[in-house]
Amino acid sequence: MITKDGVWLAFPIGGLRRRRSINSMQGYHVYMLNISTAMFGDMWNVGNNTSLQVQMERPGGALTPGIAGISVQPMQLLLAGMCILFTVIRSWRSWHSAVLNSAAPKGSVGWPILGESYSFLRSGVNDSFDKWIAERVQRFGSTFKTHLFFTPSVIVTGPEEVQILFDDPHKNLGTGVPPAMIKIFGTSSALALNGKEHKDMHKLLADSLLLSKLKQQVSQIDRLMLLTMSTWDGSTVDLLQATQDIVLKTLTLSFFGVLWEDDLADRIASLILPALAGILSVPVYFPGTEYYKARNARKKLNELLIPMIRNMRNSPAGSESEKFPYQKLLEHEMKGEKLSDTALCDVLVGTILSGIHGPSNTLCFAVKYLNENPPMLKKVQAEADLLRRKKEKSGETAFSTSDLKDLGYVVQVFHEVLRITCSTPGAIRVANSEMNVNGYVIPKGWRLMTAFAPIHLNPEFYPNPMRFDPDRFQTPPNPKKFLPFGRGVRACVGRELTKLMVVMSLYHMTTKFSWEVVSSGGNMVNLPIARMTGKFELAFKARNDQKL
Ligand code: HEM
Repeated sequence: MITKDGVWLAFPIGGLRRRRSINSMQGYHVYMLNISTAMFGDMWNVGNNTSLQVQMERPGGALTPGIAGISVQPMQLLLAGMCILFTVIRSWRSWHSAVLNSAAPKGSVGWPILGESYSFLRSGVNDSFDKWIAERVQRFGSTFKTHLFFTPSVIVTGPEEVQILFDDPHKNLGTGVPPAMIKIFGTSSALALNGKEHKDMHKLLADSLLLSKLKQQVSQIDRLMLLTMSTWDGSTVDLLQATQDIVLKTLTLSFFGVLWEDDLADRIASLILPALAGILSVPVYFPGTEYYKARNARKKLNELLIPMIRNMRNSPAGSESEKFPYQKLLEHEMKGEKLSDTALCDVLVGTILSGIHGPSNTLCFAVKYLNENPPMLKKVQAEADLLRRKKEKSGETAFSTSDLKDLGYVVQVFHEVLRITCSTPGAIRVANSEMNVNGYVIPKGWRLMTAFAPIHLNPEFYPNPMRFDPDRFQTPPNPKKFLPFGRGVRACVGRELTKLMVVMSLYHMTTKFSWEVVSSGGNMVNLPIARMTGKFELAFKARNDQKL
């Protein structure tokens, strides 16, 4: 397929097996390769597209038959041909250099040009990403080379090497987020920045999202959750959708101070969700595709939020402790200048987009694992009830951050879910200059990647690793062996907020309801984030001793 963003090839994954999946196209998993931009991550699982058939209409003219039944003009075909040739040559050369490079770690670079991309992606769909990694670790050691999405890559799995990726001691690692995604996150979002600009922005975001700084928003988040849950009694609820809504409104509230009662929250949601869908879709910038809709939604978000940001600049901020994160961002300077309105919009939207999937999927997996382990669910209920009674006695109603201390077992469940699902499968960087890892030379331009599975599912660190066992975390996790939020200079800025949202949701769900599973969520996929492929629906019933 020829699009504004390049030339694309489509191919099905999973041996054309039919799967019940939100990420299927007519029942099959389909992946697209942008062979002209040849960037890692320009390849994604197709989202909810029902059809990828496109037509390119020649202005005022008839349509010319093209590749795979798609109509294109001869000039476009010629350009496409040149792009393909260029990409093939480039990929062949990078693949060949990876084969010959004896200073790089051992490994398999797979097929000429395509490398190991197909088996890598297939493992993500088949919930066997950990096995894909484990096989190679066994053959080549904890640091191995591969060739993915037209780029030579080195995957590091040992704790020491992973640390190099996270700490970037020589300051030569750049963001690995693919350009097509950066167009949605925004070029000034934390995920897209590098060097000092990134360091400053990261610190600012991380500081403003600490729970200690979000105290005034916690009671609002609590009210929002209760309001949403008050409609659940007697209904069947799509848990992912419901929690995504709560998370989205929480993030909007935490950043902008926008209350969910305000219809602005709904307007923001109606644009953020398509933008998010685009991040998980194939980046084909062509009318009708998820990616195209996402880019449009992103433009509209700018139109909606930039005037708001301008107003904020003119409104006086409260005291230091009352400031919302955006007020601190307004004062933030980069290269001696205040951030532009567009850059601010990128930072806010980029952070909200980064934060929607993780907490909602983690909550769904937590409920799923607890359902499968009734004694653990009972333990969670007992702990939550104890806290509820304590709060009733003291006349305190709203949830507060100090309540987390009384929910130790629920926090253990939260940690165990993050470990066993490997919520985010890993992290990616680009070597901006030649570097040395574990005695191997990684050339400039190669990707350095890590996967969390070899650490989170390592029996030496976690005996019987595939067993869901929250008691492993009776003592707090060892930060070198527990990496769901990454570490170091690019560590997740939303980890405390995630913990609050997931633990608070479990508290309210268990103290107020009993439930039965109506649909079980289907299979699990690992890439680009761990999630269920089907609907996870629960029928809720209010507990007799509770009024909603
Ligand atoms: C279960 C929930 C979450 C998980 C597992 C998760 C995981 C991660 C990981 C592994 C990274 C680091 C990636 C790397 O090293 O390249 C990251 C970065 C990031 N996360 Fe999260 N995250 C979660 C929730 C959130 C939330 C709620 C927010 C928003 C408030 C958020 C915002 C971000 C941002 C902005 C970055 C980029 C930080 C930077 O590059 O400086 N995340 N996340």
